[in-house]
Amino acid sequence: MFRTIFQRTTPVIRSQASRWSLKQIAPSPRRHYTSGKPAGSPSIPAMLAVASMGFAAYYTLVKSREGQPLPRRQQSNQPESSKAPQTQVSTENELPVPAFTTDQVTVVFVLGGPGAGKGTQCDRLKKDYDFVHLSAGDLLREEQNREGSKYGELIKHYIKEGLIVPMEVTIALLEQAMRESMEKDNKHRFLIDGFPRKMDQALKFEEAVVPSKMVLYFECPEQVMLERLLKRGESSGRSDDNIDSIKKRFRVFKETSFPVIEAFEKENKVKTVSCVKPVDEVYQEVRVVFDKMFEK
Ligand SMILES: Nc1ncnc2c1ncn2[C@@H]1O[C@H](COP(=O)(O)OP(=O)(O)OP(=O)(O)O)[C@@H](O)[C@H]1O
Ligand SMILES: O=c1ccn([C@@H]2O[C@H](COP(=O)(O)O)[C@@H](O)[C@H]2O)c(=O)[nH]1
Repeated sequence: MFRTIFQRTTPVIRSQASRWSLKQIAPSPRRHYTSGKPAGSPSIPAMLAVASMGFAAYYTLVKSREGQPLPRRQQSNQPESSKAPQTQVSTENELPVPAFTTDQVTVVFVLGGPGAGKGTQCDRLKKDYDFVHLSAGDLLREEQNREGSKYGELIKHYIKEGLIVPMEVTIALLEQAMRESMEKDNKHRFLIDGFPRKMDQALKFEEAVVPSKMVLYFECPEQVMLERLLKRGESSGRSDDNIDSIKKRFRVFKETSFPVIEAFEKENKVKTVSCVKPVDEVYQEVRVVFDKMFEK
């Protein structure tokens, strides 16, 4: 796991999560950042506000799990469909335990630069291989637009500036969406699209939610992605499909997100597929990877 590569962060004593929602998160402080700041340079008060909101979010998550049974860490050969939630006895001195085991759920991280075609390929994969497609960006946009969200303004700013939203918010949304799919639809396989984008997110997700099984990386030259995004921007209505935001997103991908893929590569978890060819041809290559790894 990432622990071999990254320094462990402060351990969190965990127990099996109950359903929870961002609505439960304590009220956030006033918006402190200013739209006049140069891109990528939030003010110190803004950063403090974000840090405290992140802490509040994560604290709520941890509190919501207190007193509930922990999942097991052990693996089994049971098929995913027959995996019932498990209980485990734990002591306070144990290492943090993820919310789910790799027996209970299968997670594939789908990574690649902005506009590479991750969402397009996930749409196909989910039908053919019975995965749930969770786009971190879509979940954030949904939360941004949710009436009463304490995070709406913050998310809006980060997305427009191509910056990475504090991980506590994104991880909470992902875990909540996974839990809903498991409980409502009995789904256990997840394509997590566009996440993790930062080392700390990768470490925290694997430690707190579940270790990933595989990383599907879509390789694509910047020029191709630029053309795709500008074209998509003609109709997407996305605040970040414009040349200024795209440049910022490319920079963040290169400097912050690509190292995550390199780190997963050291664990031999990455399958790379070029996304340059037409959609159908790219998908044929993706299928080769999935046919080897997963039953349909
Ligand atoms: N192989 C392809 N050839 C040509 N166009 C493509 C291909 N794959 C995707 N596209 C188009 O490129 C645009 C970006 O694709 P998509 O939204 O799937 O990318 P993404 O990686 O999910 O982007 P983002 O990270 O911004 O969410 C879309 O308009 C899509 O229709
Ligand atoms: O884990 C994540 C994923 C996304 N974001 C923010 O959302 C936008 C758009 O993401 P797409 O994957 O292109 O839909 C991204 O630029 C980030 O600002 C995030 O913060 N964390």
